[in-house]
Amino acid sequence: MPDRSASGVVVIATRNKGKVREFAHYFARFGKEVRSLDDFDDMPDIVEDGATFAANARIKASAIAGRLNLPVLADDSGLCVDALGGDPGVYSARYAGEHAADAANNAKLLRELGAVSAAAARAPGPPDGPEAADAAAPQVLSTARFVCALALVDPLRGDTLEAEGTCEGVIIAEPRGTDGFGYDPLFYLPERGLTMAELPLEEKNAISHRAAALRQFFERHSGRLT
Ligand SMILES: O=c1nc[nH]c2c1ncn2[C@H]1C[C@H](O)[C@@H](COP(=O)(O)OP(=O)(O)OP(=O)(O)O)O1
Ligand SMILES: [Mg+2]
Repeated sequence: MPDRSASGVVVIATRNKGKVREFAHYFARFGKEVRSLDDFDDMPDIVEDGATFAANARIKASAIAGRLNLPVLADDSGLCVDALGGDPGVYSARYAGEHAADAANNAKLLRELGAVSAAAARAPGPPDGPEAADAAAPQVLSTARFVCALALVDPLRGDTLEAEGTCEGVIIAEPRGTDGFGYDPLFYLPERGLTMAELPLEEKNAISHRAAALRQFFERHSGRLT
């Protein structure tokens, strides 16, 4: 039976341009384009007051699926830092305050972890000794993981499909890299020797929490969304 919800477009209940870029790259391999909340007029502001990533993903997907009467995918994600007891967790986007910029959230994360400013830690010292050491072996502040919960609410079929993925890494004392978004410059992958913000989009999309969640989604719900 043909999938009534099949189309060349995946609607994602997000306003995060970094997520949109990653999903667009990911779904392009299936010949699908993504649309985000910025592509529709009069989309509601969504209150993400769930206690878990999964609950927030369901809240976002069902708010928009109900409005558009179309299948809608949502991603709720964040960073869980072991030295902070799992914080900022579901509060990742508003860690430094409602609508906080990525830079403010990153600065707060380093403050909470008691990071000493790089300049202070380096001086005095030989001009390029510590800098060279920096690139090779960054100062690690904590183990951490990114978590991504996905929910697809499909009003045409009347069901909700879910998946979750994680990506393990460590938080380092100094940001590195300019790709990606959010906490990527502070999230270091020891086995790669790079931060998430130093990885090309293609590689981030192969190893990230979002990629892991998408993989689980397609394992569990084969044929839906593609
Ligand atoms: O791959 C990632 N690389 C770096 N940081 C990330 C990533 N994935 C989530 N994060 C951080 C960004 C934000 O601080 C929070 C997500 O919060 P979250 O509410 O899911 O997204 P959001 O408010 O930016 O957009 P929206 O709710 O419209 O989808 O976790
Ligand atoms: Mg949000």
